[in-house]
Amino acid sequence: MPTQEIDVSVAVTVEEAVARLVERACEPAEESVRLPDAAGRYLARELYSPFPMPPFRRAAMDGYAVRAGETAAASADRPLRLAVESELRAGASVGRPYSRAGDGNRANRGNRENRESHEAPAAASAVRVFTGSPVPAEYDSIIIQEMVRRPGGSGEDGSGSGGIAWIDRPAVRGLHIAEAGEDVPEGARLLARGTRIGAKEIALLASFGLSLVPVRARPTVAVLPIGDELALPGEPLPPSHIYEANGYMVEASLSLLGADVRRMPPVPDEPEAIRRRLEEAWERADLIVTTGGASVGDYDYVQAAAESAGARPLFTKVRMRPGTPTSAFARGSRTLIALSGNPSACYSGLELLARPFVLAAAGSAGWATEWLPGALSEAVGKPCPYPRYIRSFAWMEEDGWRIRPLAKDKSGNIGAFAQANAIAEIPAGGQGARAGQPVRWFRLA
Ligand SMILES: Nc1nc2c(c(=O)[nH]1)N[C@H]1C(S)=C(S)[C@@H](COP(=O)(O)OP(=O)(O)OC[C@H]3O[C@@H](n4cnc5c(N)ncnc54)[C@H](O)[C@@H]3O)O[C@H]1N2
Ligand code: MOO
Repeated sequence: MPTQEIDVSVAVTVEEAVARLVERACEPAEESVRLPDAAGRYLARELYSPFPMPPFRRAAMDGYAVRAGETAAASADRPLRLAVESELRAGASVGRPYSRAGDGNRANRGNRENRESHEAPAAASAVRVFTGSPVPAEYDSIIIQEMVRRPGGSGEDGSGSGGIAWIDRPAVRGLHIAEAGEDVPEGARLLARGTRIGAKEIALLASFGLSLVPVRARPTVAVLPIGDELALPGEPLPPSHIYEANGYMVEASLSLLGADVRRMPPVPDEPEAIRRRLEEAWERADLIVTTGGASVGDYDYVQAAAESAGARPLFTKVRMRPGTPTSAFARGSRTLIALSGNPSACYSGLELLARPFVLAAAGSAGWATEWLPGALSEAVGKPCPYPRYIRSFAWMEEDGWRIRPLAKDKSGNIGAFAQANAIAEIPAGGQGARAGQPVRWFRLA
C-alpha cells in the first residue's frame, strides 16, 4: 500500500516504521576513496581477488626446504645429512630452478668447500628458508630449524647459508608450505557489496594491492535538539536547565555508522524558529534527526513545524515504549526523524528506527536489527499496551543468553545507560513478563 493512503495518526509497529523509512533510503552514489579512508564506509561493488593469495609458494616457518622423499631414512639412530644448497630470504626471487645436490651448479659459494670436507655424500639437499620466503617448486616440505642440528651454528661456513645440517626424523610432505592460492584462489569473491569496511577488510584489500576502494557516499545528517531548557556542555547551567545530551548521543551513534553528521545548537520551543532551522538543515542534509518537542505538550512543536515546512508524515506514533511519540516525515528525497526528548526514549528511537535507516542510506547490506533469542533473568512488573524496549544487561549461560533488565528504567533516566549492553523487547500487554520468559534482544554497539 503506498504510504499516502496510510492513516498516519495510528501508532505503527517498530517493523512498519522501519519499513516506511528504509524504503526511502535510495541507493547512495558511488565514490572512490583512498584505502585508509575506506574504514567505516560501505562497499559499493563486489570485489574479486585479482591474483591468488598467497601470490607464490612460500614458507610458513623458519627452517629448511627439503624433498620429503629424500629424508625417509632419517632417524635418531641414523641421523641424515642435508646439504644446504642456498639461502632464500623473504623477498628473494626464485628466478631459475635450484640445483640439486651434486649437479655442479650450486648457487652457494660456501657449499663446495664444506661438502668436500666431509667424506660421506649428502643424503638430501635443502634450501635454507625463512617464514615468507619463496619455496622452489622442487621442494615439498619444510623442516623447522628447531628440528635441525647445524654443527657450528646456522652454517658451518658461518654465513647462515650453505653447509651441512642433520635431521633425525623424516620430513612430512607439504608441511609448513603455503601453496600459491591456497588462502584465496584468483577470481574468488573477496567482499560482498554493502560490506562495512573495518580493519580486517582494509587488510584484505591492502593484501591485494588495492589503493582505491569503491564505496557509497556518506549520507548527510543534521541533528537538531529542541528545547528551551537546554544548555551546552562547557557552559554554565542556568536554573531549571539541563545539559543537552541527546544531540551528542545521536551525533556519536550515526557518525560511527558512517554518516556525515552535523549537530546544530539547540533551538528553543518556538514553532517558527524550529521551522526555520528545519528548512536550513534540509538545505544540506539528507536526514534531519530532531530530539524533544515531540509529544503533546503545549510547547511540543516538531510535528507542526515539519508540516509547515512542507513535509508529509510517514508515521506520527510508534507502538513502542519508551519512544511512543516518535514520528517521521518526508520532503522530496529528504527525511526527518523526530525522536523523543527523554534520553532513553530518544535512545530507543535512535537504535530501533534511525540506525537501520542510516545504515540503509549509507549502503550497508546489514541494516536490519539483529535480534537474538534470550531469556529474562528476572520478572518485569510493568504491563504495557505496546512492546517495551528496555535497556538490559545480557550474558551467556550454558543454555543461552540471559537478559537482566536494568533498574531505574524510567524514560527520563540516564544513570544506568552505561551499564546496558542490550535492548530487550518485552511483548505488549499481560502482566509484564516473568522470570525465565523467552524474549528477543539486540546487542548495543
Ligand atoms: N500528557 C502527556 N505527556 C506526555 C506524553 C503523553 O502522551 N501525554 N508522552 C510522554 C512521553 S511517553 C515522552 S517520551 C515524552 C516525550 O517528550 P518530548 O519528546 O516532547 O520531549 P520534551 O518534552 O522536549 O522533553 C522530555 C524530557 O527530556 C528532556 N530533554 C529534552 N531534550 C533533551 C536533550 N537534548 N538532552 C537531554 N534531555 C533532553 C527534557 O528536559 C524533558 O525532561 O513526553 C511525555 N509527556
Ligand atoms: O514512551 Mo515515553 O517515550 O515512555 O517515555
